[in-house]
Parts: sequence; structure tokens; C-alpha cells
Amino acid sequence: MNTTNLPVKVINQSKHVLPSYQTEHSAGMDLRANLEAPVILKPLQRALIPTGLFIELPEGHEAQIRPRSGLAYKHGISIVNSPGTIDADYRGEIKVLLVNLSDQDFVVEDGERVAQMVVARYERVTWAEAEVLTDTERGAGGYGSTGTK
Ligand SMILES: O=c1ccn([C@H]2C[C@H](O)[C@@H](COP(=O)(O)OP(=O)(O)OP(=O)(O)O)O2)c(=O)[nH]1
Ligand SMILES: [Mg+2]
Repeated sequence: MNTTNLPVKVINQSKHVLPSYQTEHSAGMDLRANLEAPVILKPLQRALIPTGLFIELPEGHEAQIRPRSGLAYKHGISIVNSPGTIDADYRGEIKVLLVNLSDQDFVVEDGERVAQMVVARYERVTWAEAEVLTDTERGAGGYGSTGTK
């Protein structure tokens, strides 16, 4: 298995341990809420949850902030801007924009694992302006054009 272990500079101003991979091949590290007091999310309310983490990603890498499926399934908790993007040149605190999509209040506790962070390489492009694009079988088909079965 060819996995990388890229060093990422981090400042941890939270009262919690650094995020870590929960299993041998987890793609994401769970991020913990760093709160003075619990945050109550009413149905359809959103809140920016601080993590107390500040990172410096290597050039050519981003971090994606993604929901956790357990919280989503059990409590309807998701992330409004999913997947959130942490840019390599961002030096601020990582925050998680949670939303409560259930019909019941949800309490975010200090130290709770509210999201997961996946570090990924990205490409940047330059435009090559053109008059026509290559013909393909799909063409402009989308939005279910291939059927459901
Ligand atoms: O879930 C998120 C998403 C973003 N950020 C931080 C890191 C990112 O580099 C910066 C800007 O994010 P984005 O580009 O998504 O926001 P924007 O609304 O376009 O703001 P800006 O004009 O600052 O780029 O905010 C977070 O901490 N959490
Ligand atoms: Mg932006």
C-alpha cells in the first residue's frame, strides 16, 4: 500500500489532542469542537464551530472538511459548505460550518468530533480558449440522461 505521510505544520490552540486517523487506512482525521460552552443547534440552524487548529499545508495541497456519516445519520448534522476547502495559503483557524437538518435540537459539546479533514493534492489549470469542444457519446447529456436502472 503506497500511502504518504506528509508533514503538515500545525499550531494547536485547542484544549484537545491533535486530530488523528482512527483506523489504519482512514482517509480523514476527525476534528474536535473547541468550545467554551456547548452550542445548541436548533432545527435548520447553522453555526461556525472553532477547532483551535491552525495549519500550513504544503503547496499543491488542500484540506477538505467533510461531514461525519454517523452524526448525519443519527442526528441530521451536516456541513453547509460541504466539502469545506482549506487553502494552502490560509493561516486562520480551521472552523466547521455545521447545520442541523433534523427536527430536533442538537447540542455540540466541547471535544466532540464534528467533522473529518481529508488532505488532497489539487491541480491548477490555465484556460485554452476554443471555438468547439471534442464530440463525445455523452455530449450535453446529464442530470439522469443515462436512466436509473
Ligand atoms: O469550512 C471551511 C471553509 C473555509 N475555511 C477557511 C479556509 C479557507 O482557506 C478560507 C476561505 O474559504 P472559502 O474560499 O471557501 O471561502 P470564501 O467565502 O470564498 O472566502 P474568501 O473570500 O476568504 O476566499 O476559509 C474554514 O476554516 N472552514
Ligand atoms: Mg474563496
